[in-house]
This record gives sequence, C-alpha cells and structure tokens, in this order.
Amino acid sequence: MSAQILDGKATAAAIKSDLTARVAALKEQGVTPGLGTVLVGDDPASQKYVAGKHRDCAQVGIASIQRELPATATQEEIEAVVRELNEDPACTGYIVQLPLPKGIDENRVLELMDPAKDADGLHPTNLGRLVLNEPAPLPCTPNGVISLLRAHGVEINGAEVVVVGRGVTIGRTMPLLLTRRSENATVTQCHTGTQDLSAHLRNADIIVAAAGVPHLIKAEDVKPGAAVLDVGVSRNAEGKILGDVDPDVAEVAAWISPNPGGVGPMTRALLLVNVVEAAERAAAAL
Ligand SMILES: Nc1nc2c(c(=O)[nH]1)N[C@@H](CN(C=O)c1ccc(C(=O)N[C@@H](CCC(=O)O)C(=O)O)cc1)CN2
Repeated sequence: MSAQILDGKATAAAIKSDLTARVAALKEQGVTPGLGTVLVGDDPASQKYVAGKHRDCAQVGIASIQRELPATATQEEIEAVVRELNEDPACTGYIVQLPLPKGIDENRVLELMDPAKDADGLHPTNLGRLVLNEPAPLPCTPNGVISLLRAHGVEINGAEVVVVGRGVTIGRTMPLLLTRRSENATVTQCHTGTQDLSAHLRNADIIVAAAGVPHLIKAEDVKPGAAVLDVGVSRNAEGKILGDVDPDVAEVAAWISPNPGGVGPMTRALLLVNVVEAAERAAAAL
C-alpha cells in the first residue's frame, strides 16, 4: 500500500482562486487589501518564504508592501517598522517573518503590532481570543493543516491526533484549533521532553510532525491507515528540505503530506485568507 498524497499545492491553488474573486469584489467597493511583510536578516529560507507570500499576493490581486532590515537591525529599528505599518492605511494586514535574529525580543515585537492588522494570528490578543473561542485571525500553519485534511476528506471529528513540537507557529497553536468543537479532535502534544514518543504515535489517527528533526517519524511508529502531516523543515548541505517524516511511512499511512508541496503552500494560502477576511471586515464597516 502507498499513501495518498495530501496535495498542498493543488489545495492552495483552489483557495487562491476563490480569493481572487473576493479581492476583485473588494476592489469594486474601493478596498484594496495590502499585505505587509517585515523580514529581518538574510536567512535564505525566510527570504524564500517571504518571496512566496508576495508571489501569491500578485496572483490574487493583493498589494504587496515589503520591509527588509539587515541582520544587525536593533530592537528599536524593528519596532519602528512595526509602528510604521500599524499607521499605513495601504497595509491592511502584515506579518513579521519569524524567527527574528538572536538577541531580538520576538514577543515584544509581536505585541507591538496592531492586532487588527495581525495577518498571522500570533498577536497575544488574537491568541487569547482563540483560547476564549472568540473570532480571531487563525495561525496560518495549523489552519493550513486543517484545511488540507478537510479538502481530502480526512475525518478530524473524534480523531486521536498527536502533534510533535511546541513552537509557537504550529506546535502550541495546532492543539487549540483541533480541540475546538468544530474540529472535535482529541490531541496529545509531544515534544523533546516526551518519554515514549513511539507509544503516543502508534495510537494516533493523525500525526502532525513539527519537530524539525529529520526523519524522526518512522514507519514502525505509525498506525496503519493514519494521516501523517510533515511540517518539519531541516536542510541538508545542499539546501534540500528534509522533513520530519521518514519516506518509508508512505507504505503504512493512508494519507501523507509531501514536504515540500504539502503544508508550506497551505500556510501561504491561509495567510492570504486572513488578509482578505480582515479587508472584508473593513469594507463591511465602511
Ligand atoms: N510570521 C511567521 N513566520 C513563520 C511562520 C509563520 O506562519 N508566520 N511559519 C514558518 C515558515 N513559513 C511561513 O512563513 C513558511 C514555511 C514554508 C513555506 C513554503 O511555501 N514551503 C514550500 C517550500 C519552500 C522551499 O523550497 O524552501 C513548500 O513546503 O512547498 C512557506 C511559509 C516559520 N516562520
């Protein structure tokens, strides 16, 4: 048996096609959505992700606002750019690309953002609203995982899900989305302190692997018929992506997301969803 592919590229393309029509409708009402990005430093992966976000914007008709700072930028210089985007009416939503260089207080930067312009759902107010079941922009990668599963008809309701990792962009936020009544999954969060990861994995209907450890998830750890989402990104010496999931898992799982081509394009598509939804709210208030 070989697993079916959770095709992030195709699913993201369908989402972007829907957004293109919604952006056109917004423009007819005089509202042009504009996504801002703040990129600090010269990490090639972050540069690639940000470039992809702006390529997507161009495809759907969202305006792009790009701010780049050198790796030597100070906390104050980064915060000045955040304040500028908070005030810029052309920027209807923006993100600060993470991680920020060592020595920068990431949480302080996120806290300074206008929560109404937070396109990532990572502002403390928006994370708090998510915890409280209040409407908020949703973190893009966990929302992308759920959209990818739904698009392929994978049952989430009642599923035992194991999330591996505890980073803010997915590990900590994925369980918050999955345990909403609308998803209704049971979630076990595993991390580097978990004593027996294999025991947890073997019980999972869905595995979301976001540890950043190459090929951590082995075929013998996966329940036959499970859905396995590979969100981890490590790179070999040539810069090729190594996911968290061993290629042999495809022989056991029923569903697997490729990496690249799985959750990455979904993260970008769900970012655009947040931007368009914020612009639609602004248009409704006109
Ligand atoms: N402010 C944020 N920073 C980061 C987030 C985030 O959601 N918000 N998540 C990750 C990186 N990320 C988003 O920015 C991201 C990761 C991957 C991709 C992507 O399109 N990947 C491609 C492969 C690209 C390549 O070849 O390297 C794929 O999977 O097909 C987009 C965005 C950390 N930072």
